[in-house]
Amino acid sequence: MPVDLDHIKEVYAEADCLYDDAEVEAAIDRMGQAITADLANSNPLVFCIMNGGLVTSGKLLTKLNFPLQIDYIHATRYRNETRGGELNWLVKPNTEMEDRNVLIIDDILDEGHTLAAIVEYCQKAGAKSVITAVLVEKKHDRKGVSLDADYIGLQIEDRYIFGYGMDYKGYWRNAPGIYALKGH
Ligand SMILES: O=P(O)(O)OC[C@H]1O[C@H](OP(=O)(O)OP(=O)(O)O)[C@H](O)[C@@H]1O
Ligand SMILES: Nc1nc2[nH]cnc2c(=O)[nH]1
Repeated sequence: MPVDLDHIKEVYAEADCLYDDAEVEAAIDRMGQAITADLANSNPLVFCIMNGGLVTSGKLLTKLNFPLQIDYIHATRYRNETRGGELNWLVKPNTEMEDRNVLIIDDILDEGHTLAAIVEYCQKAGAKSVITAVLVEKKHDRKGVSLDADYIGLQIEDRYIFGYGMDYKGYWRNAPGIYALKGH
């Protein structure tokens, strides 16, 4: 179905800004400091979870000023929709993780299925430790699994959000703040 760009623009114009650019940057700074304090001597292998984790990973990685390696995983459960389904693995990890300290970076922990499946995959692949960092955690009682991220930038109310890597119908991952859809 063709995308109605007027609708896409209207969604952004009408959305509520929950956290502006400066607030998100400050949260990423705090995450960077905490991760540096804990992992600076652990030679971590860092996985960006595409697509949503792209912006958080890019910004956070420049704050991690110590030796580490980077790879990515591409898994999607929402497929540009506002409701999640089955987890679809598009690209599995390529770097050997046996005996490595693995750091997973994603944009959002919502129902938790995505992160839980990725953590389990890394554990089965022999990672020595699997540590998780998410920019936002959404608060609600619909968690599919009980999983807390080790590092959380911001808490978000139970609304569909976009910006900083998170999409609305594939758009606005580039929005410079965290926005909630009007009425959702
Ligand atoms: O906690 P959950 O309910 O499992 O949802 C969280 C996941 O949903 C989003 O990915 P999505 O499937 O939308 O793919 P995308 O990263 O390409 O947007 C987000 O990037 C997380 O990976
Ligand atoms: N863009 C976006 N992706 C999600 N994946 C899980 N929850 C959300 C959300 O609120 N917004």
